Amino acid sequence: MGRALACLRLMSGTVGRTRVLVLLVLQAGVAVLEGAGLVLLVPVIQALGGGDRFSVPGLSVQLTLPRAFALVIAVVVLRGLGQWWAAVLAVDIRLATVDRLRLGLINDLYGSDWTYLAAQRRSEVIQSLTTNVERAQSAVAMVLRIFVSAFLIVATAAVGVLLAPVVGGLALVAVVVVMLLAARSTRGATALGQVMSARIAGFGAALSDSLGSARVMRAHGAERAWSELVAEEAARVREVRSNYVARSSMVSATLGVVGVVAVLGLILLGREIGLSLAELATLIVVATRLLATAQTLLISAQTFANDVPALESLVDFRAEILQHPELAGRTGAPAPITPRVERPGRRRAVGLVELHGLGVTYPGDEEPALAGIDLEIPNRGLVTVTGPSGSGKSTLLDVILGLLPPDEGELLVDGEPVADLAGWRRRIGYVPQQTVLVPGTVRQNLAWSMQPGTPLTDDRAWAALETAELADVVRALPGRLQAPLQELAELSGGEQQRLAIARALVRDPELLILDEATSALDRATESRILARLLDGNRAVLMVTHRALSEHPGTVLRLENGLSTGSD
Ligand SMILES: Nc1ncnc2c1ncn2[C@@H]1O[C@H](COP(=O)(O)OP(=O)(O)OP(=O)(O)O)[C@@H](O)[C@H]1O
Repeated sequence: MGRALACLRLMSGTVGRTRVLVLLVLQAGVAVLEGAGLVLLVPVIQALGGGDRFSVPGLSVQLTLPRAFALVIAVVVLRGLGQWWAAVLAVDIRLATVDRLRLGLINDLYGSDWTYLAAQRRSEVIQSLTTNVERAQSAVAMVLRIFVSAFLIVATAAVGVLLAPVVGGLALVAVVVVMLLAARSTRGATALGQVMSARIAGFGAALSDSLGSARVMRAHGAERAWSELVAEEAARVREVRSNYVARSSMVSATLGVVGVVAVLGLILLGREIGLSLAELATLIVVATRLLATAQTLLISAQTFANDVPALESLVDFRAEILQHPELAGRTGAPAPITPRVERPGRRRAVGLVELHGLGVTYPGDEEPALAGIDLEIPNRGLVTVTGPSGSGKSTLLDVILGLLPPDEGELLVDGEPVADLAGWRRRIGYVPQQTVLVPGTVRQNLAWSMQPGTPLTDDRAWAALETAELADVVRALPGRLQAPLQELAELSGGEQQRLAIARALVRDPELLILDEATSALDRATESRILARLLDGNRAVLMVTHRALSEHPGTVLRLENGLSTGSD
């Protein structure tokens, strides 16, 4: 019950209390009309035996046949309209609640602290935002259905009481007792739902990890090993699913048997106390309705209990994300792009970026990943960072990108600490070693990194492609800038890297960061592209394992997080 109310509060908080209230009132109204329809069965059944005046339980008036029928039709039409409106509103509330929860969660995740974001297992997040969302929607739908059923039970039982207070009252007590007993079974359904969430996540993660490593899988002939792993995870999901179905079907079948016995008992009781045939027939309809509604309520409660862990895990995930906001300088609203101007009042002639005594130690690590690093990146020209694997190159880039706050020392931009990280990042173009292509055209793949609200002109796109030496490749594609790039398969590794460089260039960055971003290029192509990039319009910071003797600039050598010299 607590969970159902929490779910209702979540809906109210997302789509507004008024809409939820309107829905509940509407559903209560439909239940009342349902009850009225049942009461009107009495004169209708009486009409079977002839006569022209019929009584309605609870009303002192006698109805003629046309009036009784007109009343029945009016009630049925009103009920139908109410049901239609309630159904539309319910779907709207259900979809909006879960969708806003999901989109809010994604938004918060994108804006979360880098270390937290980077530590997320991609496949699990995707799984959580797909399967869990579906189950969360089901939980919300079931909560609404529970309320509908509860209203219907009250309305139907009220009709029973109206017809024969003792019999109707007994029927209501019987339903309440059965429901209370059945409520115990929902606890087991919640526990199974939690297990199911974990197992579905495991299955999704195995599938997504296997597809993510398809090349290695094929190269190593590991298809069988992966299929076995995926099949194992699928079997674990199957096991918990069939457990749940066996359990919930048993509860519902038991209720069916108990219900039929109770209906037969009520009929005997009705006969004993001398109810008329019409009243007795209506009582049977009332009792079977009560039984059917109680069964619907029970199944809804079971499904809700089973699916609600998915909703709770989304809510918990969002709460956890909100505990990891990106700290320094992140502003909600996009900050204005800092214009590229020389500031007259600077303390001294400074470079674009300065690192002074920079130190970073990852949580849980004893040794620092970086210590005592000094570096200046001028407004124009090349800075190269080299060093063996694990020497701290990526950590250094993360600090410059404002992803990791330094534990020691400082990062200055234009001679000042960075107050607005989002604004600083707008001045950077970043090219990672692994290119990420989005499904779409060449143009869409370039425009992806443009500042929001800035359209990508053809001239800018072609200029970036020329600099990255990819213009000829794109010209040869059918549709040129409009050519679709479904998957990475259409472009070679080196072409993908060049597309990623062009993508960073369309931003017109002041600082272009290349993180081993030319590793798939031959030396001559790499050198030519670098010469174009160093055209005096920007600073280039490059992490590389190769010496770039033909391009002058600063070189920072790292080893075990320490600078072993720069020249
Ligand atoms: N998220 C992290 N948590 C804990 N330790 C980390 C984390 N990321 C990196 N490290 C550690 O920090 C050190 C520097 O790693 P970093 O990735 O910066 O090196 P790198 O020079 O970029 O290596 P490579 O050339 O292999 O990419 C390594 O010892 C690494 O194990």
